[in-house]
Amino acid sequence: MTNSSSPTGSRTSGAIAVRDLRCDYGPNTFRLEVDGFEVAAGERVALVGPSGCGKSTLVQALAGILAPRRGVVSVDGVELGALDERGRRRFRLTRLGLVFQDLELIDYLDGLDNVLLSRRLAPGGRVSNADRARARDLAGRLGIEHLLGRLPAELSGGERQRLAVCRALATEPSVCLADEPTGALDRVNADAVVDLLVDEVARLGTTLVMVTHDERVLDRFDRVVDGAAAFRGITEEPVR
Ligand SMILES: Nc1ncnc2c1ncn2[C@@H]1O[C@H](COP(=O)(O)OP(=O)(O)OP(=O)(O)O)[C@@H](O)[C@H]1O
Repeated sequence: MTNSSSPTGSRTSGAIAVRDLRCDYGPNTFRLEVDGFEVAAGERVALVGPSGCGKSTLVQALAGILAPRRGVVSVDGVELGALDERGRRRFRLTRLGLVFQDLELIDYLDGLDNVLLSRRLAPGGRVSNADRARARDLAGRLGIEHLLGRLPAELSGGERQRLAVCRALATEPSVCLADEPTGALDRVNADAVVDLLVDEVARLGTTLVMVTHDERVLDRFDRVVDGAAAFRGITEEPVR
């Protein structure tokens, strides 16, 4: 399967377009302002910038998890503001591959079931032998295939991070959003993760936005966007 077809059979674009975005975490908190941010279908973008500038906040908005106060967020041809919570959840499960900093692995599922989670939770969610084989193949490429029978609590931080990367790619998503997917990894494993992400998105035509502080990997991307220049992050201290 490539990203040219959605679960409903219509073509999907993989493109990302953000216009006039304003989002925050509540009154007197950090506010992110993005006048425009575009990623072409199949493009690989590294999102860099100083800690706290709003990279993760933007990724949360692109995933439809943080609802904007204002503006348009269109991902894979879908305007997220037009979907209700259920629709956004379905959209995430069927079209997106996500790696968040807090990984969000399910503690009572073993590694294999965590990798297959999006497939299982998606509408009609059946896991095929081909899905299992793909999950094992991805895990093998990150050196964790032998750990798929373990619970997340029985894995190291780096092993859990690699598991989360496998999960993001398991459904062959149209768009992959990866927030510091190599943050807990040594150089060799970090390179393996970037190799896997870049190879898989190239093969599938998947759009990739990856937040990273690792300058060594930037030449693997089509474009590097510096959040400090591309958008404004404003912290409003509460009045005491
Ligand atoms: N849930 C939250 N509630 C309130 N403020 C938050 C929340 N999450 C993040 N922030 C604040 O929003 C700002 C931007 O955070 P964000 O995580 O987007 O930055 P970042 O560029 O990804 O940083 P890093 O490189 O350190 O991961 C920070 O000042 C942070 O403290």
